[in-house]
Amino acid sequence: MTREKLPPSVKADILAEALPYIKRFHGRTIVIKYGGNAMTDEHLKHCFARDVVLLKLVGMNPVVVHGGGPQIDEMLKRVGKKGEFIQGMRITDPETMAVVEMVLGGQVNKEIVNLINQHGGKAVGLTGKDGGFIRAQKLLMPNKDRPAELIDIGQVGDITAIDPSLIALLDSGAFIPVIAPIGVGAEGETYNINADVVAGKIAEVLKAEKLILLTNTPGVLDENNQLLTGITPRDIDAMVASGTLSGGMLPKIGSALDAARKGVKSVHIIDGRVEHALLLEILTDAGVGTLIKNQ
Ligand SMILES: Nc1ncnc2c1ncn2[C@@H]1O[C@H](COP(=O)(O)OP(=O)(O)O)[C@@H](O)[C@H]1O
Ligand SMILES: CC(=O)N[C@@H](CCC(=O)OP(=O)(O)O)C(=O)O
Repeated sequence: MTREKLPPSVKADILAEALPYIKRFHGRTIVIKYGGNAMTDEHLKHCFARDVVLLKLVGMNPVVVHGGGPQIDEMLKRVGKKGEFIQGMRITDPETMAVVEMVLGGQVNKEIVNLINQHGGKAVGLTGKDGGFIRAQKLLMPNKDRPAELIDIGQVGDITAIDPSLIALLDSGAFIPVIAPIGVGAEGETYNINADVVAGKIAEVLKAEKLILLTNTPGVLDENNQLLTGITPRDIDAMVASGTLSGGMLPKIGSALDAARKGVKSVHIIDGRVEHALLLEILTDAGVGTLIKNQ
């Protein structure tokens, strides 16, 4: 049944269902990771922007952290380069870093800011270089097969500190921070950081009520491609060992679990291809996607 055909009493019920959630989350911080894979459809992008504006207008503090992996790949292709990943992390040589900064800090960030503002919000775009608020150092990744061996994958950053004061300042006003996952090192060098990792850390330092990771799957899927509505650290270990969890889902699940363990009250991986997935998750009784449990 389309929304237009719903009887008025049903529409009123749906609106009334939102009230306890609006009360519960009033003044609370909700960190939303908008994955590059979830931002492919024009209509869905507008739905996302409207949802974020609605959350702000009913008194919550949404903070958007975005990715842009597929958009970076597209630009790399145009300059004759191919994106390469190790365990979900992009190998980032200096030329790739320049493309990453241009696509994330420029194109993708400004598009999201513009969309939110078109729908009546006051979005402000930032990278971790602004106010030096995301500090990082070079990430050395343990080799999956020989953990004692560390792999150098170029200018990929490991977060050393996040200063929450800039975001808190924006949040305390009418502004909606929109953050590109780029960090700055002690010598002013630029780092490419996985957006799920940035979102998880920001949720932790802001003591967020919720962390919602919007992606292009219904949530975490088991070996038969069935949606898992909840997942524990033990399930995660088993799924990583069996290879059921792989690629971009590895940093995602790792940072989701970290955030849940470090005090973020609820952490969800949900399907960004579903219209108004954010509103369904935050303002209704309907459970969508996968809830990451901390034990
Ligand atoms: N067990 C799993 N359940 C769901 N997705 C998985 C799983 N293992 C690997 N993936 C992959 O992880 C991808 C999501 O991560 P990623 O491509 O980094 O998306 P995003 O751009 O949203 O961060 C999915 O599209 C899927 O291909
Ligand atoms: C180090 C690393 O892998 N950085 C990511 C940053 C963007 C990102 O995380 O985008 P998604 O959320 O769309 O995957 C990259 O270069 O693709």
